[in-house]
Amino acid sequence: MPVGSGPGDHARRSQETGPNVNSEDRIREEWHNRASKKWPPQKFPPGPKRLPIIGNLLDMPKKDAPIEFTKWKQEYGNIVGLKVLGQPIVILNSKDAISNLLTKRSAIYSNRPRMEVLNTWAKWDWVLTFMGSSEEMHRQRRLMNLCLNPSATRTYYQTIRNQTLDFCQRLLKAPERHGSLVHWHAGANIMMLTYGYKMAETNDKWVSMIDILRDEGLKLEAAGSHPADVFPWLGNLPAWMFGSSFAKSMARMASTMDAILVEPYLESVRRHEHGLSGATMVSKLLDATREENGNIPHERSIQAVTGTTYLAGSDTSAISLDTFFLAMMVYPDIQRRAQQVLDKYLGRERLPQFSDRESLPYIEALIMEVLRWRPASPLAVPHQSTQDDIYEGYFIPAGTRIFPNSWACLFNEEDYPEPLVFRPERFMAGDTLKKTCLDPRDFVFGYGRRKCPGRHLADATLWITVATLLTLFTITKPIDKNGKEIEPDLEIIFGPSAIDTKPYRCHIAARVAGAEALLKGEREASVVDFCEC
Ligand code: HEM
Repeated sequence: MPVGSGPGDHARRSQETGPNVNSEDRIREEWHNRASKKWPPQKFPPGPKRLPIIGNLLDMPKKDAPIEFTKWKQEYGNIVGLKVLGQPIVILNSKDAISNLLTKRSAIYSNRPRMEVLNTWAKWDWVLTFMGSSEEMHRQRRLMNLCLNPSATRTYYQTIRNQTLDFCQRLLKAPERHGSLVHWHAGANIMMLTYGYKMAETNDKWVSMIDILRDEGLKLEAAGSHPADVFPWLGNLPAWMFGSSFAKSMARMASTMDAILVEPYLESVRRHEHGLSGATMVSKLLDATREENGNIPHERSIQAVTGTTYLAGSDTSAISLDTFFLAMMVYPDIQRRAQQVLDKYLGRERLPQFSDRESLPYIEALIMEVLRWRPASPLAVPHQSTQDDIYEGYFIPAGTRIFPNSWACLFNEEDYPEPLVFRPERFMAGDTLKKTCLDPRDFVFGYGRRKCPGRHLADATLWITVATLLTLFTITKPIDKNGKEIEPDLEIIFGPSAIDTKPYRCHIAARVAGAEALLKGEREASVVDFCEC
């Protein structure tokens, strides 16, 4: 493509000649520019034509938003601007735009849109994910970093591996339950690391509470779509003004959220005080923050940080594991290559340890491809700007809602040729990892000051789980009663913040002789560092 004729240039020209911006908006912007002495006039980024009052309300995709936003890239460029009922929205469709704004200018792009309904009435205002840029947000990020930074994560390795061995033992006994076991493993691992709590596979008391939140949340449809999320002043009204069932639902969410933050924390503190817990996140935070007189300052923040890990980390981790199972069924040659690499290194005599990681570059490439091929949160979580800004000649007003389109980056042909194909080899140069590959982990875990604090833990869990599963099992498509393979449905369901997978079945068979004894032996040899109660 000749220099100067890329899609962004087309979009800029369109903006200059005006086909995409209606004249009323243009006059209003010009008036705003003159009134605020911004001259020469600053242009809002180009985007679909706006209607009076509602603006782009009807243009917002009802489904498959990341894919629709990526299509807009062809028409409007890497920075797409919309206004919905006066709320400015900017979609960032390239790695440079995302990095230049959300990372390099993170001081002004790290706020979150306020979710009036969740924050005000459902009392989710302690949950970091939805918290605006504030002292409390910085405190919680610091606490998260204290117990989830790379070296803190290494102290959990033993426990993560034990959890993975337990998962594989259950899978070996009941492969048909693999769907629910994947979710159990993702959640149980986090609950064990956070609180030292052993989560039950069914009817677990804490998971039932989280299910209440989820069910009540689903009744709200998409978070952010309630009138109070559009007109925040409505948040000053009592919840019953929106109907008694809404008020009851809000009260139920608020009390459940409070119990989720407080009760498992108190149980964990009791275990810690009796010397019954090992290196949990709770114990790390208590030990690191306790003052000489025994006081724990900001205890509520510690409760909130630990109470958020399951909410933020279990579904996203389960999605990545589901992606692994789907990919292995659909790409058997890749599964075979990974198994050969593992067999050559481990000799089929033992199971992987974290210390093997650096010696297994193909498994590393496979992990990167799992995260790229079906990114769990393809639009991350929306950021919001706190100051007027100008980028590439475009004016981005304070309060703009920013959607980083990770999907557009991870499915960009130039960086990842044939992006729809699952191909770990794209990260390999012969038998080693490419030195200069664009690591999908730089996208899938979000950006700047709001980047996922659980990313090292998520990455470590995914690695040991995938390496152990491939060593022990072969995953294939199930066979129907006529002897034909059942193809999995690869359709992605795009939710408001994360993707979902269509229900699928797979056939899981042990591939090493004495898998049960091997698992049992390695599990028994591993130090049990928690009171498993
Ligand atoms: C494969 C698994 C995971 C993926 C793909 C993932 C992805 C993400 C993404 C995209 C964000 C939004 C970042 C942004 O706004 O720019 C995020 C935020 C967050 N994640 Fe994760 N995550 C995963 C696992 C975890 C785990 C295991 C934990 C905790 C132990 C966790 C805790 C959080 C928290 C607390 C936030 C909110 C951060 C904030 O708003 O400042 N995540 N994650």
